[in-house]
Amino acid sequence: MINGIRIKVCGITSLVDAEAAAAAGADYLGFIFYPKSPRYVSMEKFQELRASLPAGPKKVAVVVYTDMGDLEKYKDAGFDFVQLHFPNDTPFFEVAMWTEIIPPNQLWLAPRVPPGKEMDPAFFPLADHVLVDTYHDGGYGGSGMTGNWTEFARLKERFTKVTWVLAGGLKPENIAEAIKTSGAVFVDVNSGIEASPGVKDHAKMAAFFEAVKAATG
Ligand SMILES: O=C(O)c1ccccc1N[C@@H]1O[C@H](COP(=O)(O)O)[C@@H](O)[C@H]1O
Repeated sequence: MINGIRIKVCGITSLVDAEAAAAAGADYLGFIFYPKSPRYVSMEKFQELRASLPAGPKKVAVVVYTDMGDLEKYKDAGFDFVQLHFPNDTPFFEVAMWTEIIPPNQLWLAPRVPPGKEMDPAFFPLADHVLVDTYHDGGYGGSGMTGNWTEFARLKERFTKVTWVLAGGLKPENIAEAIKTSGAVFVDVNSGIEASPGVKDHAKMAAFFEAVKAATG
């Protein structure tokens, strides 16, 4: 945690990146189990990494609705949290069913909300964390596109029981403005600190953490 800001570094695919993120001060490491992602890690790959991963940061499994598989396997694999990306119009009962496997205190909901629509507040009691990512036509996340930081601030002010996580296009150059405009105290960085998809740029990573420090110190 840096000056009250919690940071998740997402899209970890290697030990060297996990160690660099932990050394920089990451509170959470995200592993993406979506086969269409350039940051995809298989469960076998994660199991290979697992024993050597730095102990400090919490581990988050990032899963997409279309490829949820057996949710229980993420619990069994030792993840602290599961971040679920899903369409905003998913029926309530379906999301409620997921909580029978992953309880609300371990579940991060990441509804995919198209332009002109609002995030459905009916989901909020089902998870302690809600991640606000930028909508894009092509997929579920990792677009590098920034979202509506003012709308994030509005949600955070209105629904105070939720722990709000800001994601989408965050990078060293915009994180100060993002925190100021959104009021976020929990941010998720992914493609904005990469050398290439799935490979972190350690200088950009350090610059991101420095920028958070400078913006909040
Ligand atoms: O990064 C991906 O490829 C990805 C694929 C499917 C679901 C989520 C994914 N990433 C998540 O997207 C956000 C924002 O990423 P970015 O900063 O815009 O690159 C991040 O939370 C990742 O968890």
